[in-house]
Amino acid sequence: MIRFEQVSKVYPDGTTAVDGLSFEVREGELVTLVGPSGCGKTTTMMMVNRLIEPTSGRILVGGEDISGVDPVKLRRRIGYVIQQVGLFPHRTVLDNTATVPALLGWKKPRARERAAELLDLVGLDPQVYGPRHPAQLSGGQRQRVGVARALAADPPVLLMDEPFGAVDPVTRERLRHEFLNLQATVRKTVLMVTHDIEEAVLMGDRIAVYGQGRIEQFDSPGAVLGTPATPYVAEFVGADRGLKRLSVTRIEPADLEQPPVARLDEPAAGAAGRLREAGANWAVVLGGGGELHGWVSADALEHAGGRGTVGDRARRMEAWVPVGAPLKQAFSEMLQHDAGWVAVVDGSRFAGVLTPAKLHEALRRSVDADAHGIARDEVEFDSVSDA
Ligand SMILES: Nc1ncnc2c1ncn2[C@@H]1O[C@H](COP(=O)(O)OP(=O)(O)OP(=O)(O)O)[C@@H](O)[C@H]1O
Repeated sequence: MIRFEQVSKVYPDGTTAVDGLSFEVREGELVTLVGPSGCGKTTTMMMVNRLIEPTSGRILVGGEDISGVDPVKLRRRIGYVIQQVGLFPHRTVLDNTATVPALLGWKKPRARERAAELLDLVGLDPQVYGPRHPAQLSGGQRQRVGVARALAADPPVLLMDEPFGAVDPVTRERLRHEFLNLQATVRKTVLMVTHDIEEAVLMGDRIAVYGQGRIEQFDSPGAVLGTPATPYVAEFVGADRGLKRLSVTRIEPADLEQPPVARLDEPAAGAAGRLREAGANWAVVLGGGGELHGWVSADALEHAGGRGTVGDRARRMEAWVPVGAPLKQAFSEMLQHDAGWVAVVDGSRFAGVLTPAKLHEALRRSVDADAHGIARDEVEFDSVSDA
């Protein structure tokens, strides 16, 4: 969809910003460009919408050599999100969002309707925020308007230059996840610049790790973390790349442990007997439809003295995550609730629990799977608990 063929850029003062760049972003793919300051990321991106012209080489968008496309027309096909957002201060949020459709000659009501739809999509109620001016928004809300505006004309390609850089870390984390959810629906071809390897790993389907003006490695996040192509990449991703892998390794059903379960409406005495027999200290408590309710300790059931139901003694479950969530989220839930395990749900149904030992095992499997280019459940593995 976006293809670089031997692209170089030498600025008039002789600075070589990029040197012989060749890579491709597939349709619907999100590629992150990551590297230290001054390595040529922004230059790369700005050549795609012809804000900067390459010195040599070709760039194709949708199979078309863009050097022959009128830059203004080209830019209307390419959404552009930048750190400083660049909203017009004297226009309302709704009109800012409708800028590109208006430029494309859409009738005003249709452009505004589309803008309202987009604001809704990025989590801003158009009734509340549409009439406001940019100065009346928080940094995070402005950033969302920037994304809505870039998507308003439904461009196939999106360029994002440090899109979440200007907000606090908590908002940044939320915007990243919101954008990933949005991308799962809109499936744009996205080129995103960041200097933060963690962001690159979290957001990218593939990552281009830049050295000075050149790509040192162009690969999946798992491969960049697992098998860095050069010592430079290894140093750039950092010694804590095992930790970063927590963000990109998703919980699979095979990672889970199946603890004893008890039903909410079951007599406490029966459940207590079962736990005793199994030598278990606790059970997960499920509702009638297999949905997660909470947990109950063997002690609490014993103290019921043979009276009442499991539900009378059960405690609500605070620490839970959905199947498919990153391991990091499970780990963070464990820490936040000071829990020795987290429940994992598949839709509304309980799927199993993740313990620290299982989390470690999933991480080890993911490292081995990437190193050998195989699926995680094909990895032969001796766990500490088997020893
Ligand atoms: N107009 C220009 N004239 C001369 N040199 C330039 C110009 N614009 C950028 N450069 C140089 O080109 C190199 C690449 O710059 P670029 O902005 O692409 O890097 P970057 O990786 O995006 O950096 P950052 O993360 O700091 O934004 C740098 O050495 C920069 O100083």
